[in-house]
Amino acid sequence: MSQPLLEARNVVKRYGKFLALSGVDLRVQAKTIHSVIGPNGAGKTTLFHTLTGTVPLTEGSIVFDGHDVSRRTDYQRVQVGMARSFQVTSLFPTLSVHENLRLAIQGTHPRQALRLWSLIRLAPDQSDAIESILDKIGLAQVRHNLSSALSHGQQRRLEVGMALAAKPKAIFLDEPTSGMGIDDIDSMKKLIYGLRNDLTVILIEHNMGIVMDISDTITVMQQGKVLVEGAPGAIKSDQRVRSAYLGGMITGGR
Ligand SMILES: Nc1ncnc2c1ncn2[C@@H]1O[C@H](COP(=O)(O)OP(=O)(O)OP(=O)(O)O)[C@@H](O)[C@H]1O
Repeated sequence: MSQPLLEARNVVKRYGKFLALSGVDLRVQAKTIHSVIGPNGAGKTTLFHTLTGTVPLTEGSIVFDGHDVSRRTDYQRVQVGMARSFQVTSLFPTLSVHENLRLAIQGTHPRQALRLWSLIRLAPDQSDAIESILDKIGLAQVRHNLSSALSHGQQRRLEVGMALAAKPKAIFLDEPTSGMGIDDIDSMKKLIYGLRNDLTVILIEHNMGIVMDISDTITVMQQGKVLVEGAPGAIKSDQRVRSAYLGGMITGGR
């Protein structure tokens, strides 16, 4: 197997005396969709937090694209190509879809970032990048609408677009379909699947239909550890996963 884009070794995270992650190993191959699933409290979000630098590691190492990022800040990890989808609350509600993306793109350029509120003139390649993101996230038609006027599903796609502005090599999506209706879920699923052409997706998702349909690899977590990892077919038929763990939750599939 080729060198992974992301390799986490023996990741331990303690919150005081509580051991949230007890030695997690994770290898994510480039240009794949790698999902992390497991019951509530298994440690999925904590794992994401440690990978993206939102919380510091207690022990272990994380190498991304050849860089040891174990002790780097979240911002430094963005600079080497790790992006995390923002929460809805980080959209600028009084700005349009286009202006939100414009600010996200300016924010990735040190000199322009200092003038974040001035919406300065963009270089042609930056304008092209906005158009490409608008197409990808399916919001070209509503580019002039205020982000606060978008549906929940559209706002979540815009969050993904904001993360794409940094031209990441990998994007971390934590429950991107939560709270969505069926149409929005389908749009998000198509968007995530399409991202795989250009970058690597690391996904936490409770909707098993989506996970089974679009993942290349699935890591199943339980009580702060990796229980099993494999392709969707293998995970679906894994007895440990089925009976001891997910029970009837696995219903989707290609
Ligand atoms: N800041 C914190 N302080 C103390 N304990 C925490 C903290 N954050 C998470 N935990 C605990 O760590 C464990 C793992 O939580 P985490 O949110 O990572 O699980 P999860 O698999 O993402 O769950 P869910 O599917 O419900 O989002 C839980 O028992 C949680 O209560």
